[in-house]
Amino acid sequence: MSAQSDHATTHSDHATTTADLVVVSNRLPVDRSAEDDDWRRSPGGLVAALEPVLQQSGGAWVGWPGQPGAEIEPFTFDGMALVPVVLSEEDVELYYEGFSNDTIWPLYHDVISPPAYHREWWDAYVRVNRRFAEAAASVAAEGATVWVQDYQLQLVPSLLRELRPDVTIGYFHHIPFPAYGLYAQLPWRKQVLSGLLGADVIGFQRVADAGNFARAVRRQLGYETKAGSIKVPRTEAEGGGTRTAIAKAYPISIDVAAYDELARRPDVQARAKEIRESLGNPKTVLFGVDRLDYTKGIGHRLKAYGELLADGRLDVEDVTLVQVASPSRERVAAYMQLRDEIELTVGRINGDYDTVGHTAIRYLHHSYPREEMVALYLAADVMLVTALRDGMNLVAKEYIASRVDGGGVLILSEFTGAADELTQAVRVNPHDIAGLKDAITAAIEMPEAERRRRMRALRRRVRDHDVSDWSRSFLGDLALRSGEAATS
Ligand SMILES: O=P(O)(O)OC[C@H]1O[C@H](O[C@H]2O[C@H](CO)[C@@H](O)[C@H](O)[C@H]2O)[C@H](O)[C@@H](O)[C@@H]1O
Ligand SMILES: O=c1ccn([C@@H]2O[C@H](COP(=O)(O)OP(=O)(O)O)[C@@H](O)[C@H]2O)c(=O)[nH]1
Repeated sequence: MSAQSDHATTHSDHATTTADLVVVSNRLPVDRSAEDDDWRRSPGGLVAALEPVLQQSGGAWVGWPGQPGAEIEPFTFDGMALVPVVLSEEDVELYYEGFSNDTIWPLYHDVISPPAYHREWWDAYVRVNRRFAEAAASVAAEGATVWVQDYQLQLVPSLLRELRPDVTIGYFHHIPFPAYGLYAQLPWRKQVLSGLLGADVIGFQRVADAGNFARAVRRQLGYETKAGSIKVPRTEAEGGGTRTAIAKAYPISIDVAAYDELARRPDVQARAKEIRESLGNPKTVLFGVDRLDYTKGIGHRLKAYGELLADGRLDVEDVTLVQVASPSRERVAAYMQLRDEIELTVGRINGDYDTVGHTAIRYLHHSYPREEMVALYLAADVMLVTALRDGMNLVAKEYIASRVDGGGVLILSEFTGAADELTQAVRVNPHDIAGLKDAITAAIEMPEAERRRRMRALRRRVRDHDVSDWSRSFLGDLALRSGEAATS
């Protein structure tokens, strides 16, 4: 088993004392299995990105263990001190499913689904953010660095600053920050901006996200912003005057070496071969893997593929689409509806085009461990990332890192953060179904020399900017802020 094990390797009841580096995120990086009650590393981009950072630094991670009402003592897992925060059934419903995933998530993803605004959800968001801030305050050593993650915890930076003015606070926003015209809808727009501005460094995926944030700060709070530096008034308790907060892009990445290593393993390569055989060895395997989320453009992808089969431009004897749709936020109505829509579409396409020996779409509503993901990446001739809006999209980078054979074509939506970096991918606007169909056929027919040239350039880019560069660069800027604050 690799260092990135999916199963608990160490589990003890030792409570954390204090740590010099504290990560705070909605979820802890582990889930408890219903079968054997054991902790396992959970899937998801955030976990994949942060786990190596904490393992290397020996810090603490504050978060929700994923079970409503669970009161769990701090424990260690794979070299990380984990500090669980309790969320009741009601907190999960109002703070997580409600405000985080039915207000902020759709609003920040360009209102692909309409955001719902409920004062009761906001009250729960404030209450739960305070609880996370208190947990972080209790575990942070004197002068520690606290790194808050993502949109579920936008108030934690200012709440933590009130509790612990001695700590340096970073915040990283994993999802897009919307254009001002959309952000302005939020009834609590001033409070959220003030919450974020409690941080010394506020990181975003794209330059455009940092720009949208600075504009919202200027328009809503009237603070001076210049090239990513924001003058934030200090409270009287802080000694008055202003301090500087930095808002800047730090595109997140993946642990490239771990994917490279897995992709070279003979058992993983054998599994890739087995996957292709189990599909009837089609000439072309198309692959999509996403959380079952309306931001991922799964429906647009299926429409384009279904039309290509209907037009006779693709033949089910030659091509199979493998679509992994991993379960996500299953109690939120928009996600339930999406599942029904996607599964109806898949059923129709398969009903129309399957033959006894070949399937049009192999649809899998599961979540797979990393080894299987890499085998799937290796088995896929064309990777489809057609998100309508996505903070980064780590799947795109993982596909590239896994293609140690230099093969494969990446089709990438221009509405992902990854598109800013991965310029040698086949870029698509997923709303343009005709364009998407052309891109799919162009990818299938792409001459080998061009495929290899593009993949070489993509691999160079991903290798040169891996997750350790991301965390080093963010934490480096945070250390600079901490030094400046000490001398100001
Ligand atoms: O915790 P869940 O509600 O089950 O959702 C899983 C995570 O999804 C989101 O991922 C984002 O972060 C990725 C890494 O930076 C990025 O590549 C992707 O584009 C984003 O959508 C979410 O932001 C996390 O907080 C969730 O834990
Ligand atoms: O069955 C699955 C599906 C996805 N993932 C992982 O989940 C993450 C998805 O991250 P991404 O940034 O693409 O999107 P997010 O789900 O965070 O919005 C990637 O690391 C995938 O490898 C996984 O481990 N198993």
